[in-house]
Amino acid sequence: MGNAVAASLTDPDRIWTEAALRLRGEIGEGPYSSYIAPSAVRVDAAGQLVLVTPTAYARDWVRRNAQRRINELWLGLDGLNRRLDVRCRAEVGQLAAAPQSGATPVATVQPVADSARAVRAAGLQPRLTFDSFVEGPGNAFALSMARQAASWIDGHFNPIFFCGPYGNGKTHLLNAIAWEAQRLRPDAKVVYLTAERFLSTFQRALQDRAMAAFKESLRSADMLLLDDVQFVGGKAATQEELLSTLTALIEDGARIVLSADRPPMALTDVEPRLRSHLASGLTCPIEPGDRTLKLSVARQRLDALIRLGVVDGQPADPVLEQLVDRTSGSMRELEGAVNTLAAAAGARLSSLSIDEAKALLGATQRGGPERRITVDEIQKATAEHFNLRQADLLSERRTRAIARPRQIAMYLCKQLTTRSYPDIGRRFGGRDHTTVLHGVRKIEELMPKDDQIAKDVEALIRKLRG
Ligand SMILES: Nc1ncnc2c1ncn2[C@@H]1O[C@H](COP(=O)(O)OP(=O)(O)OP(=O)(O)O)[C@@H](O)[C@H]1O
Repeated sequence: MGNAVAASLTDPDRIWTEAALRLRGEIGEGPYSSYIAPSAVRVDAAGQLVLVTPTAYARDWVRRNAQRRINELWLGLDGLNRRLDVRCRAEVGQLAAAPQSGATPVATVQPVADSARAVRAAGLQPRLTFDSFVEGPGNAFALSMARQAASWIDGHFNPIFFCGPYGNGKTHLLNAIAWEAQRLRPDAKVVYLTAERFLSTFQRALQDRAMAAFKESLRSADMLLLDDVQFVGGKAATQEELLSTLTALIEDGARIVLSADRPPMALTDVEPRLRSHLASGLTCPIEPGDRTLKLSVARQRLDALIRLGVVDGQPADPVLEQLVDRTSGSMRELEGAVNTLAAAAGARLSSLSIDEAKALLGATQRGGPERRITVDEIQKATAEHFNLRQADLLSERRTRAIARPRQIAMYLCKQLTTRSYPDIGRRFGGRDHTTVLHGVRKIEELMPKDDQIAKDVEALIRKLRG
């Protein structure tokens, strides 16, 4: 482990990344992903560094079980010997991201005093930039539209809506747009927030009678980026507020960028007027990464860890390939596996054999990676949902009562697994990949128009994800 490198660190974000990685190896995957991974280092109004946990429960857990060790790790790494407090999100409200040493990507990531600026910087992660986003066939269109949005050029679509299954780069792209847009126009007010934060801030503002300030903080934005819009589903007052915010901003010529786990018209819990507003610009799908993209993302993550001195170099190709092949789920799970291996192998990573890597991952992944949803499960669940037999979905029969559920099942396979079109075709009675493509497109086209299909798809996704 490169302690000499590590000891000279001054950027709180990097120190935390490294401390958290080491902690992960020590406390195990379960506590790490519940309490450590969702926590972040922020700076409060007095300039004090604070580890902000998502909940009071997580704060208490960290204080009881990990604070001493965190302090040890922190002090071992922080070249400036700063103290790190632990508080929960509710105690600190919205704090700015911790200031970086060296060059700061945008003006807003500085210690902040005024609340409007705090709103802007809250939640943005310095590492999520265009530079660190790896392009692949499934995200190339989204990436090019994201670059356009960030460039402020006139005449682009408004709003731009990024959609795709969880963990495949939506938040990354929204962060990248925010950083770049702010870099290009430092005076512009670029506001990034998640829909959950929108919801909770809105609800707090209602209680506090701080509504006017909240509205003002959003409505004076030149660019508003709202992540994970699906979370406003079912909340009528919040949706009403969001609709009027978006309308006001668009009328003022502000840019709107949104993301959700599905296309706008498939957000069936969202009130139709808001839904059609969300869909009125451009929708950019992001597809799950293929193997090549996953390998590049893994290599890139390792490069970052090499720069931090956490590992000594890249592992051999076959080691990384087997890690990618063994890790199901999204890029998020992949990054988790890379971090786990890096923390466990440390300075031995570059000389690790496949078997050693397997053993290290096996031991540290005892909590179990995310369950992989299989084509078979999708077929069974879909058949059951529509009162059919699985064999009907694989058969040649083309009656509507069978063909539509078959197309839904194909669509779900594309959404919930990383299988290619030809692969899915093979598993549906040896159909050609163009038939699968047609089926998937058909469902995408029908979902916005046909509430019943959207509901069926949603119910099946919920059931399959458990
Ligand atoms: N193309 C990519 N290049 C580099 N990193 C990526 C890419 N796609 C995803 N990642 C990384 O994978 C992780 C998960 O991505 P992200 O948080 O952006 O997913 P998401 O689609 O917003 O998920 P959710 O729907 O749960 O919010 C992040 O750490 C992100 O940096």
